[in-house]
Amino acid sequence: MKVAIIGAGSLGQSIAKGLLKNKVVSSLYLTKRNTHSIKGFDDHNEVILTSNNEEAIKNSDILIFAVQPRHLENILNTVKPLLKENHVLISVITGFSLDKIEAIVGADKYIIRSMPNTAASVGQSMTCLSPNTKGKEKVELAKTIFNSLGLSMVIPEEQLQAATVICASGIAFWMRLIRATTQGAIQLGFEADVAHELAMQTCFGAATLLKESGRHPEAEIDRVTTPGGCTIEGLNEMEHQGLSSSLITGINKSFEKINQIKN
Ligand SMILES: NC(=O)C1=CN([C@@H]2O[C@H](COP(=O)(O)OP(=O)(O)OC[C@H]3O[C@@H](n4cnc5c(N)ncnc54)[C@H](O)[C@@H]3O)[C@@H](O)[C@H]2O)C=CC1
Ligand SMILES: O=C(O)[C@@H]1CCC=N1
Repeated sequence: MKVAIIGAGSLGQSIAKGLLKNKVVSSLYLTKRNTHSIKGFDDHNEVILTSNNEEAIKNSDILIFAVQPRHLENILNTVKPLLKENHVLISVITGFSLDKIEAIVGADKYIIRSMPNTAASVGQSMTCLSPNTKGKEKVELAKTIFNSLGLSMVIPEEQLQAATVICASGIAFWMRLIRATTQGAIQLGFEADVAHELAMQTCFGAATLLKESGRHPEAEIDRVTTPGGCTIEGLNEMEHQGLSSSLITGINKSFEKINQIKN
């Protein structure tokens, strides 16, 4: 696969790391206005760093656009004359609709909107994909790419904003939960690095339990909750303080905000 990542910033670099780790690309162009900060990537033989988007597009089949939303329209207009029939355009850009992309490059192009998260860099992204009508023919190819970076799921475009909150912003939400658990552990007397390790591995174990057992979270909660014991004491206090409610409210606020952001 000959891939170009147009705009190798935070997310673009996460995707690049995952693709390189899994050796799924024969060539990987990474573009950025100033490539100095991504110099380390050219240790890989298959990587070409450039600030020339045209060069990257001419030499690649799969184009992953990962710039900030305000830059996409201009870039698409500039590179449009270079787009060939077989190019697959993947946009990871928040809120930039398939209609809008089609209006610039044409509905006859393979276009897939994708919402990965930064865990792509460690092969654990949850990526949601929505193709345009033509792009449906290439959705399996997109799944191959994003399954190499974690898990992928095809969803209707109308749900992509919600998926952004749950999966992309979700990384930040889970980080804060892990951090808060760490702070609790420090208060109980653990050194900060030990507390962090305990919190991380317990979080990883909880998610793995659900994935491998297929059981409901409440079933797993019941398994650790001794009647009259310390788990239910802590859990009930967390709920009195609004744990579930604050998460749900936060997710809804995040969703309101994403729907207000205009590109
Ligand atoms: N950070 C995240 O977890 C997620 C971000 N997104 C979306 O991905 C997109 C990128 O986000 P980030 O990586 O966080 O942004 P970023 O600002 O870190 O990266 C964008 C990169 O594009 C480069 N760039 C700007 N103009 C360019 C041009 N003309 N040609 C080539 N490169 C150019 C910039 O130098 C920058 O390195 C955004 O649209 C965001 O909404 C989506 C999901 C998750
Ligand atoms: O915070 C944001 O608006 C973007 C979209 C999802 C992750 N980062």
